[in-house]
Amino acid sequence: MTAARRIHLNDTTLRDGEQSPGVAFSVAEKVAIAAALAEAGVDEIEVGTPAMGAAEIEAIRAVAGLAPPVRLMAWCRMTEADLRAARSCGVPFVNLSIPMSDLQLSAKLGIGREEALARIRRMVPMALDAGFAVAVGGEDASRADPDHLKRVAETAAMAGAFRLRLADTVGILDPFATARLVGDMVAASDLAIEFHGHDDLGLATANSLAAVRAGASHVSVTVCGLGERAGNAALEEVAVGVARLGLGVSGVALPALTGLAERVARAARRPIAAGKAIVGRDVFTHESGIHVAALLGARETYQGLDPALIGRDHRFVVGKHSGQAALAHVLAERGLTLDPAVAPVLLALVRHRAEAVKGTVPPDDLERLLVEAADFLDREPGPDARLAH
Ligand SMILES: CC(=O)SCCNC(=O)CCNC(=O)[C@H](O)C(C)(C)COP(=O)(O)OP(=O)(O)OC[C@H]1O[C@@H](n2cnc3c(N)ncnc32)[C@H](O)[C@@H]1OP(=O)(O)O
Ligand SMILES: O=C(O)CCC(=O)C(=O)O
Repeated sequence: MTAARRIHLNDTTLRDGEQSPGVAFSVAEKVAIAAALAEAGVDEIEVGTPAMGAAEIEAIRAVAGLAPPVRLMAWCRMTEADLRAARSCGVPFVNLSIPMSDLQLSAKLGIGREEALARIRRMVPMALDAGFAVAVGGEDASRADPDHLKRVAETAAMAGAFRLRLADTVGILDPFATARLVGDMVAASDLAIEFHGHDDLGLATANSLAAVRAGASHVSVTVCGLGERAGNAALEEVAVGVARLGLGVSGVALPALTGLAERVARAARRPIAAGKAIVGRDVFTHESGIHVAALLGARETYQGLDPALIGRDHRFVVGKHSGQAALAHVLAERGLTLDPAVAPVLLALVRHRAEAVKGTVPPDDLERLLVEAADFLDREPGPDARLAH
């Protein structure tokens, strides 16, 4: 039997995640998030950007002081000044970033491809001499010439880097294009390849999983997909996707994901949407009558992802779309029996109530409506067809 493929997640909640507009973690929050990430089993944490100055360096040092059992990495531009700043952070890994596209090389740095390669040749050994393990961050790789990317990989490997990150910085890839890009680079280079996706088209997770299928050994993620603009690939989606799709083993304890998401959401002041995949409040909650009736008999009928995998369970609520089976189930849980003659009247009352409150009908209210429905039938035996339908 062959061992499952190991997929390494680089969590950049504390770096790219914090680049979300208005998000600013305190040192205590950074330390607590890092501890929770380590506890959950991510392999790497990109802790911050030393070039931001003393306070950021202190925060990175505080995280390093935890000595969590994960690789801690600082994000740097590929410059001597950034590298100097990283030296006082106490982390063993640096990601030295340099644009890959001609557009960014020329518009941001005023240099061409040859100078970019020369910087890699100069800076990677300098960082190695400073005692770091070095990854090269290929910013805007998705808009770069593939031939240049291959020269970058070759140059980075020769210079002693252990990995090349391919960043879809502006979030323009789809899964097919991602698989081509990553597959070509994996075939062309012995360097480990990391994919770093952005969610501008809502495709960051899909692209990251396509990258894994195409051979990427590492994926950048953030909790809840926090990050620049529309964000990054969400840790919880990629970790569960890797497991559910049988792509490999990420090492992440899936039941830890909900608590982690809640912690980061609080610190970021960004509430989790009820329908957010994996960690949203309602993603295992069912209201529709047809679904609930089937689920009560056999969970597989409407279950693509077993909630037990992430330490959750199905929840049934009563609302506008409920059917009689759901009502009977909720009432039975309270020791009440739903008389088949009363059921259509109760259903009509439930729909009316759900529309009026624009929400669900809690069990206490359902019990009250049951009494109303029974009273109605007592007053008018033979249910009113208009009410019942
Ligand atoms: C796609 C990404 O997520 S990249 C990461 C983005 N992260 C951040 O920006 C982190 C937060 N940033 C900051 O705190 C600040 O921008 C700092 C401290 C990094 C730099 O601040 P400043 O010195 O005031 O520069 P400023 O932000 O105005 O401009 C960015 C500079 O970085 C340069 N730069 C950008 N990428 C690179 C690179 N890979 N290598 C070298 N220089 C780079 C730009 O050319 C620009 O240089 P200039 O000041 O000579 O014009
Ligand atoms: O160069 C890198 O390390 C990637 C930076 C980044 O966050 C991005 O390009 O989206």
